[in-house]
Amino acid sequence: GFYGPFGGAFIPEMLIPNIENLKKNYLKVIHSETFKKEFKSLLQDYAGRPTPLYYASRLSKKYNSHIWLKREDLTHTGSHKINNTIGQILLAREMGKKRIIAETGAGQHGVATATVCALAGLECIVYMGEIDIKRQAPNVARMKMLGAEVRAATSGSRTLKDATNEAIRDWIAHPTETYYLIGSVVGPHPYPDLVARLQSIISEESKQQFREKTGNEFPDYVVACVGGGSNAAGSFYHFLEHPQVKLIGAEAAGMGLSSGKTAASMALGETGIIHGSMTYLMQTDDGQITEPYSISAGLDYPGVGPLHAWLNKSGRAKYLSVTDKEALQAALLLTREEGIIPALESAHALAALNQMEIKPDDNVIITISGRGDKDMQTFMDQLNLV
Ligand SMILES: CC/C=C(/N=C/c1c(COP(=O)(O)O)cnc(C)c1O)C(=O)O
Repeated sequence: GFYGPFGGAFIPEMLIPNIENLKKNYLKVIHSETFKKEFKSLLQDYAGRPTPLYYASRLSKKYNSHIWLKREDLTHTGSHKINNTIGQILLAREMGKKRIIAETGAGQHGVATATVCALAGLECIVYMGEIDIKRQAPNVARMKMLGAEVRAATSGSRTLKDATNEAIRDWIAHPTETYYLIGSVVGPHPYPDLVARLQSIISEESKQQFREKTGNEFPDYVVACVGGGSNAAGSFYHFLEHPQVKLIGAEAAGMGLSSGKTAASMALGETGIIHGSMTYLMQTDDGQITEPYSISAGLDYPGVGPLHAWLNKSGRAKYLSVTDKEALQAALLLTREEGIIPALESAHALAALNQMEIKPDDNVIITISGRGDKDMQTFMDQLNLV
């Protein structure tokens, strides 16, 4: 479970039986014919896959290159999170679990978890930072309507990191009947690998769609935003072995790298352990986790998945950092040029275009990881849209 020096499972003793059990089961289950059949049919008939690979012609003119948008915003519940929760709910059911817990920041993972719990008739408890409960209120309402119990995390920065802490504490307290449905490529092995495999459907589709639509073998760039890193892991996955495809991750610089209010774990982080995984994270001199900040709840996390720590260190992928303002401007640009309102998280990937030297005939695939409905209050406030 290692990506170079990163990854592993650095967990408290009390979690070892759960993690061992998951490690023993996950590959057997996700490689079984019954799982693959059910996973594929739910992705298609329930989540609405394949998602379009849309040629953004007005945006392409603006950037004088070829911009393709992978539309994860068009899945059921409105983000890539549903790919992961469908896979993990099938795994949880296979493992005989009745009680599902999850963490959420933007609320997209929380909604996607509550959705598959309703589908499977399982109990659902979602931990969410108090700050995020306020700034992603529409998603809290959706979780409750879907029958989930939303529990506020009131420690620390009261955002994603703290919700994750609370979920892990719950899991330690209720080990046998509970399945922890993690929302990104973070946490102890096997979670980063499991979630990357489930999200790899994104590039399984985009690789084929790109070839069909252009006759070219590969795009020049694949760009995705990075919170924990799951939509990026899925977007990169089937291109990892092809170095002619440049991989760009966009993380949240918040108010700026030197502002002290940022979530740019790659740019500012150092090697350390967070939520059971050896990776990069923003930390104080004595190794305490630095409180992160981002306008976008889904990127407001001080760490990053170990896969990305490795891709960064090995040079296989490049990570750019995008400020709140740059993301807001990119969201408005996409909305005005293509009539698509992206999630604030996805807007960071779009803004990365301004930091890339793309050539006129370059093909760039950008993952729109989610839709902007949940962010409308922030857009109204920040973009003075009366
Ligand atoms: C698991 C915690 C992250 C959440 N969301 C993260 C997120 C992200 C960042 O998460 P990753 O793809 O895992 O880096 C990107 N796009 C959208 C629309 C998101 O909602 C959530 O709770 O909804």
